Amino acid sequence: MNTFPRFTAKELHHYSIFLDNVTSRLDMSNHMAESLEVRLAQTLVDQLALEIARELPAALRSYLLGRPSDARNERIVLTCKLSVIDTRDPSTESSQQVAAVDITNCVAPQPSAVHINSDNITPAYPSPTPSHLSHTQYAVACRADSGLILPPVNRGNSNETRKRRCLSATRASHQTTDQSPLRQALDKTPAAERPYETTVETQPGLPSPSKAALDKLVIGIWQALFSDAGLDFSELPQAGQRMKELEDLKLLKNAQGRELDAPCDTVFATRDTFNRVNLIARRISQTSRACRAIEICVQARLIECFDDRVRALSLTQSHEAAKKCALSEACLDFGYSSKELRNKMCVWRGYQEVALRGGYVALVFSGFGLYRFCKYRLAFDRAALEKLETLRPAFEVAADTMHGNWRQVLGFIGLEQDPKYTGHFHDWVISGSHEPPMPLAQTYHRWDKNFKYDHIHDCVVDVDAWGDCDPRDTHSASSHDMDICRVCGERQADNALQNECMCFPNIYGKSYSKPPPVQVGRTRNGKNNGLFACLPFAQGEAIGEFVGQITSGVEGLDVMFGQTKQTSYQIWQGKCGNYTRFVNHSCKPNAQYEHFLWLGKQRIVLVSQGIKANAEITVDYSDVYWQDLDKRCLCGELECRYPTRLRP
Ligand SMILES: C[S@@+](CC[C@H](N)C(=O)[O-])C[C@H]1O[C@@H](n2cnc3c(N)ncnc32)[C@H](O)[C@@H]1O
Repeated sequence: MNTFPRFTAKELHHYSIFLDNVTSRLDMSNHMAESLEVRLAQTLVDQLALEIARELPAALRSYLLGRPSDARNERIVLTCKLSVIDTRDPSTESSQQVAAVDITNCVAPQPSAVHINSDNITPAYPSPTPSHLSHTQYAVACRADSGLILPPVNRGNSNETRKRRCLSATRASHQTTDQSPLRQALDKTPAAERPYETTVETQPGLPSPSKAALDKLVIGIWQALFSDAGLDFSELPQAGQRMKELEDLKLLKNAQGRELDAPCDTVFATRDTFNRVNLIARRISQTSRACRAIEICVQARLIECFDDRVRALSLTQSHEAAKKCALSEACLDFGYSSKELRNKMCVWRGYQEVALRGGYVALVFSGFGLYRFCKYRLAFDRAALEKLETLRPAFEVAADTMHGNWRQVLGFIGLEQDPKYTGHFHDWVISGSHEPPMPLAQTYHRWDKNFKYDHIHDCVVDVDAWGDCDPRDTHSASSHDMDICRVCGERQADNALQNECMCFPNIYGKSYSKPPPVQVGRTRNGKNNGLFACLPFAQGEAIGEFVGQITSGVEGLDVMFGQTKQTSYQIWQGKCGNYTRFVNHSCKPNAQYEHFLWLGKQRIVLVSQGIKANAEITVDYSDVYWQDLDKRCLCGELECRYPTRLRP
């Protein structure tokens, strides 16, 4: 049996400060203060309970990974309880169970109901009294009991994954037999070099609650950065126009028509109506995202101004009096009560701290996760803020190169609007340490002072080698079914509206244009650059097509070999290509290349074997690649096949 702490009073530091402020600054009767404190504490308990319920499965998995292998067949039962401790008298500790997990069924835990009626100040947990509340620590203990582990839930069982699997006849298997099934399932990603990785201080095998909350925030930011939905500031001055479009929406109600196959008295929205409503909805959400981004940034800036104002007022009065005075001034301007404004400012202070460390870019692209992150503040520790600081250059490169107008928000708060990073997204290499991103060309100057790289979407055929024919073509002049997918039998088309083949929907037959969530980063052990996943890729998900110059006869350089029934060819990425050019070799890779026919042409697709966010994306270059090289493999894996190899 093991017991380990999950939340401590340290993590509730900000809450305690807030509570102290409430009781000491508000001129309340004892009863009111007591009621408020108890309700605030109750809210905290509820939040913690929810948070625990959400984090528990991950905590459990991580805990299992940290267990010695000789304990791997034992059963684990995990329960969580919240304790309330008066630090002046630790013997007063009382606790209640808030969550439990049934590992054998991998059931998500539910917090036990913790209700509070705002009119009734008797809470469902041991009631803290005002006199000792500010000395109270809240702690949550997780208790794990040993027993037998049942096999884990099969994760790769979706239809989509099954379809992908049949694409690969030679899928590499890296299952080892000396680990528990659960551990194998969870431990697929190699110990890659991670340019964005910062360590979050935690007990071995136990995830910090802040890490999970922060990971969610970071994932939300990356998703927004790689989403096609932009921020549309151009429409802001015409907010009235938006209203008119809402009027248009009313008109859309009548714009219905008959569908051929429908019963004669049934009408549906026409394709035109559907298209219009989509575009209106898209424009409105882009505009409101822009408004929201401005709102958050202004609120973060307000906190900076508030602190300045307090400093100015402190020249002639005590710090506490200065704070009170600045708050009163702000209340007058806002028309809020001081309680309302304090509550809001708690969240805004969170925004300001995020902006300070992760940059305003983190605020602008954070989405709804930010409010939660800042309101409950469980993730506000040094490690989380440091991680945001490390990620800031990566976010800014993505924002500047893919959402060129995002810095217009900064204009509203008087900050510099010129982009720092120009050009193509993959023209920048993220360092991961506190070094700024480097221009791609600079990372090759050691070998080639004139290094230049063209980022292209589709392969280009080297006419000197192939004239006007493309060696990847597999159809004869007479064949008329070149647009039928050989894997799924559906029709393929570049036009998203006509395409029916869903084998690689994120590469082919799509109408949106953002690259996949991958970024070029420095590796730390001599491999120069590598390709890193900003977001996770599921097993079987396509990362991108291997794109470069279709040529032949290249020797002594890294090339990809392709072969059809008619001929063989090479794809060289030395001067032009896409991000797949930066994929390094690993003897324990997390991706692989597969052949796929798209519109009768052979394509080579980089497919994930299951990649975690932040991991370096690697493939196995194969023994053919390594056999004549006098290079040492630097993958660093235990199963490395060429760790010290020199040409025989
Ligand atoms: C396609 S490039 C990959 C990107 C490359 N690291 C870069 O910075 O341009 C292939 C080259 O990367 C290096 N490389 C890739 N994987 C490696 C490994 N496991 N060990 C040593 N070098 C590696 C080799 O120099 C190889 O010629």
